[in-house]
Parts: sequence; C-alpha cells; structure tokens
Amino acid sequence: QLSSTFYDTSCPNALSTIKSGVDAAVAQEARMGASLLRLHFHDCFGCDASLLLNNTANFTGEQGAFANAGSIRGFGVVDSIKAQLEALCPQTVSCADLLAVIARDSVGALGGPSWTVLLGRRDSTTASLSLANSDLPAPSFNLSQLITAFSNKGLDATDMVALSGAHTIGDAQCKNFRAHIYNDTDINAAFATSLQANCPATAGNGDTNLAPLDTTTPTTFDNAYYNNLLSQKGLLHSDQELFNGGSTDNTVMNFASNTAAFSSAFTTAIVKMGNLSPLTGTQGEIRLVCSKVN
Ligand code: HEM
Ligand SMILES: [Ca+2]
Repeated sequence: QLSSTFYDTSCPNALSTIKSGVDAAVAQEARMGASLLRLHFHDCFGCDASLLLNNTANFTGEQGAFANAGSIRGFGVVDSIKAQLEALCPQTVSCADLLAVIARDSVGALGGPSWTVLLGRRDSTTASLSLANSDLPAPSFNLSQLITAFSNKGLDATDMVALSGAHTIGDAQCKNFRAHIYNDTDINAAFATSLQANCPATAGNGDTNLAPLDTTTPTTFDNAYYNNLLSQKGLLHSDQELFNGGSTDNTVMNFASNTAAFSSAFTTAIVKMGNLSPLTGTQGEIRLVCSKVN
C-alpha cells in the first residue's frame, strides 16, 4: 500500500527539497552519498527509521549495534533535511520515507541509476538493538551466511549480489578488512600489500584508518566493484566471497561486463529492500525529529 504519489497533495515540494539537500551534502563531501545510502540499508533490515533513534540513555538504540557503532554517519544531513521538511509541511513526511528518498538521491548524485521510491512508511516508536545485531551481515561472513542473511529478509542471492554493488562507493575502516588483507589467500598480492601500509597487522593499531571499498572509482556509482572482484581486489572478506568459486560467480561476471544488467538488478533489489515490513496507515507515527520519538 506504499505509493509513489503519497505526498503529492500533502507536501508537493517534499521530493525536490530532499534532492536539493542531498545534492548539497554530496557536493560538499562525496563520501556522504555512500554514508547516506548505507543508512537506508541498515534501517531496512523494517524500514521504519528505528535506526535513527538515538537511545543513548538505556542503550537499546540500534546505533550501538556491532555494524553501526563508530561506523554509520550522515545523521546531521538527515536532521537538517527533516527540519526543512517540517518548516514546509509540519509532521507530514516520515523519517523512514526520508531515508528511502535520500538513498535514491545519493546514488543519483554520484552518477548511479534512478528509481521510483514508493512512499507512505511511518516511523517506529521503538528500536531493537538485538535485531540489528542479529540481522545485519558482518564483513567476516562467508557466501552462505550472506545468502542466508538476505534470504531471511526475502531477498534472493541475485538481490544480495546487486545490493552489495553499493560498495562501489564509500570507505571501510581497517578493523573491518584487516583479517582479509593479512590472512586470506583470495586477494591480489600487490593490492593486499598496498593496503597493509595504512592498516597495521596488530589489532588496536590504525583500526579506524580508511580505505575505499572500490579501489577504482570510490566516488562514482558504477559497476567497477564487480570488475575489482574479478581481479581479487575486493576490500572486505564478504565482498570477495561473491566471486570465489561459488554460486554467485556468474552473477558477478554478468554485472562486471554489463552496466545495464547491474543497474536494473540494483534498482529492483533496493525497491524490494525499501518495502520490507514498513509501518503504514495509523501504525507508528510521523516523527517531528528523526532522532527521537514524539
Ligand atoms: C552484503 C553484506 C554487507 C556487508 C557484510 C557490509 C559490510 C560493510 C562494512 C564492514 C562497511 C565498512 C564500515 C566501516 O568500516 O565503518 C560497509 C560500508 C558500506 N556499506 Fe556495506 N555491507 C553489506 C551490504 C551493503 C548494502 C546492501 C549496502 C547498501 C545497499 C551497503 C552500503 C555500504 C556503503 C555505501 C558503505 C560505505 C559507507 C561510508 O563510506 O560511510 N552495504 N559495509
Ligand atoms: Ca565506483
């Protein structure tokens, strides 16, 4: 029951306001487009803006989950666009819809494909740290764990490989790729050596040092990620798992050689992901401020 025209009468300028906000943020820092896209993913594994709740007092917030702590970013941009929307149409546009549109516009701002975002999600009044910890995939996952994590959400292996193409933009911290560059054998030796210079072997050293997830075009949303995998230049263990002699090799080869096939699979999968267990109708609320319940 989500619909692309949901705000056409209640807030006709909502989508243009969001796009301007995203364009400005990405123009200032290209990586922000990656960070914003990732927020939608981490919220959607229920697209209900639960991720945005900043429940530091009782430590139940999803921002404290393993995949999120010290890693997710972009809340300032979300809050600032939300404030503009509140000035324009009070308590009308949900934070969950805002994240979905921001994700689309972030991909667009970095040169990627566009898609129609279905709207009408409402915002949760609770968050689940335990679900965020159990549901979000880890960079240490092997192929079967990755396939399971996505199939638990109704996303098939092709969706999983296509959505992983989001790693065509943005950065990762040394602690998340250290094991891959020192211990794994499915990595290009020169690539591993070059990464080791800025990511020391011993845990605790340089943990937060960054490297681009796509070594070729880190600020362009293209299919270079898959070509990197073909030459064993995936940054995360979980990235290289997609092309390591298993059942998803053919999909990676297809996306590497065919930009249109990747774009089409990515947009199909992200729309599916964006429609996961939304709150609708009179469920939940429209938050006034995305970081807290009304
Ligand atoms: C397939 C399973 C996935 C795993 C295991 C995974 C894991 C990770 C990890 C470990 C990082 C680096 C975080 C850090 O070091 O702070 C990262 C970054 C990122 N992920 Fe994923 N991810 C997955 C799927 C996805 C999906 C489906 C999307 C979006 C559709 C996505 C979008 C991103 C983006 C854009 C970044 C860069 C963020 C930035 O630069 O701020 N990832 N991911
Ligand atoms: Ca790229």
